Amino acid sequence: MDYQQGDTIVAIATPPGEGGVGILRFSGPQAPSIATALCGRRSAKPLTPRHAHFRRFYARDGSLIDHGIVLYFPAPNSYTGETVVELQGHGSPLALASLLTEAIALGARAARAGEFSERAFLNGRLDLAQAEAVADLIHARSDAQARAAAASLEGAFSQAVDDIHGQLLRLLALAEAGLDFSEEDLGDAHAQAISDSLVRLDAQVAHLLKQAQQGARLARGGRVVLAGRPNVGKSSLMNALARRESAIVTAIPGTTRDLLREEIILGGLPVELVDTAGLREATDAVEAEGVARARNILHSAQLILLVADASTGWQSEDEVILRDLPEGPRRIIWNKMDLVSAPPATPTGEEAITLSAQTGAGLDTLHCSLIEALGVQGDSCPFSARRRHVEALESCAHRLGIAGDTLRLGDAPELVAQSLREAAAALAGITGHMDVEDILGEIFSRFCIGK
Ligand SMILES: Nc1nc2c(c(=O)[nH]1)N(C=O)[C@@H](CNc1ccc(C(=O)N[C@@H](CCC(=O)O)C(=O)O)cc1)CN2
Ligand SMILES: Nc1nc2c(ncn2[C@@H]2O[C@H](COP(=O)(O)OP(=O)(O)OP(=O)(O)O)[C@@H](O)[C@H]2O)c(=O)[nH]1
Repeated sequence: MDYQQGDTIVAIATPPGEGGVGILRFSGPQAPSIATALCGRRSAKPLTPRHAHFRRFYARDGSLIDHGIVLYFPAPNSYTGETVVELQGHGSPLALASLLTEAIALGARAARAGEFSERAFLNGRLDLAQAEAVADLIHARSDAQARAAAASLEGAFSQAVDDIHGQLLRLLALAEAGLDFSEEDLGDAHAQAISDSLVRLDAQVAHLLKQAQQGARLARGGRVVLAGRPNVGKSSLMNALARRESAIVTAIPGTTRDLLREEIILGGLPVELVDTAGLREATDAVEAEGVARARNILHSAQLILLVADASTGWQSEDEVILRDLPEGPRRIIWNKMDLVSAPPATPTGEEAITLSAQTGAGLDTLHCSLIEALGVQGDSCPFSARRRHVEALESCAHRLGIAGDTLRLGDAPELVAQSLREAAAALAGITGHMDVEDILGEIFSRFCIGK
């Protein structure tokens, strides 16, 4: 099923700014005529599909804008599934802006954000999970994130979903068939077959859910917040952690003055380290705002590191900070262990890690502990996912559970079918593959000819 939207969209496909090459991309039925018009009357030669053509690009007044390569992808063999044409000129923001203006004057419409990928989805070139993976690949901040997103874009996640979806539809057909025959006693063998399939599917969904949770954690990245009183060595610890991760120390711009942020890569997972220097008794309105922000960020942390000074031991200020921490995973970090021979007493019930930010001793242990606490080893994720996908899989698992319970009660076969239908719909939401027609097809394909 292939369709072209009525209008032809255009956008600068390369990032803003100066670069070697800049691309103006069209999608829609008018793409070849508009692009050919931009190439001037003299070279109105037709474009050969999937060939590189050297062309000059002109404004309507005949002035030369740039020259470059033109590519023509006739529908449906293109990224969007529509006719696509690209003008690949120089990476000059001004030349590209002129080309865009001319293209719009010639009848193209400026594309909305994501519209090329949206059209690719509507034309069945990408499913929803793949379209989401395009965005995740573009926004990846670690190699592991990028690799996982590329695998999802290639269909690794979608295939697993579709596979289970297909099995579910076959099971549904079986359950629906049972409804027709409920008078005759097709009975036990039939119920047993459904029950066996359900057990298998349960396990497969549980496995996929686990992988999707990992993939979603990887795609989201982590946030570790450092708390602690002044001078315990929070900045030193930030630097020590950041320096271990070779080039990936980037101060994230736009940071509020009171919070210090750095991004590090831990086991393939991008982790934002936040130093809450402001977590103290507020003396004025500005500091009060700083403390409020620190508290907010603490609430959004996957892990809080309460840094304490081993050379002074546990102080009442440490206790106040600990008491005020929100619920959630946390570790006490005994820093400056190089100054003492044994770790001081840790408050009961707290997990502590000992290290020296200055000498680097103990940082490996912290490293491992962080990866474990964040719950994902990025390099072992087979694909990227999102919270939306995780929720859909959870809903699917829940519906399968209900189907199993209902089956065991044995009194409402139509409710088993209903739960299976809902489980299938939840999966279909992940890929956007609509399930109604599939179910009909699956059911009717099993009918006798002539019925
Ligand atoms: N210049 C350029 N590079 C780009 C893109 C683009 O739009 N332009 N892409 C945009 O994001 C990505 C590539 N996406 C594409 C996806 C499908 C087809 C395509 O022509 N598909 C045909 C043929 C497939 C084949 O030969 O195997 C098809 O599916 O029928 C092209 C680009 C990344 N690189
Ligand atoms: N001996 C020793 N000194 C350390 C260690 N870590 C930090 N220091 C020293 O402790 C002092 C405070 O370190 P910072 O990293 O600035 O501490 P902070 O917690 O960020 O302090 P504020 O920015 O005031 O919140 C500095 O003089 C560091 O050199 C360590 O592991 N061993």
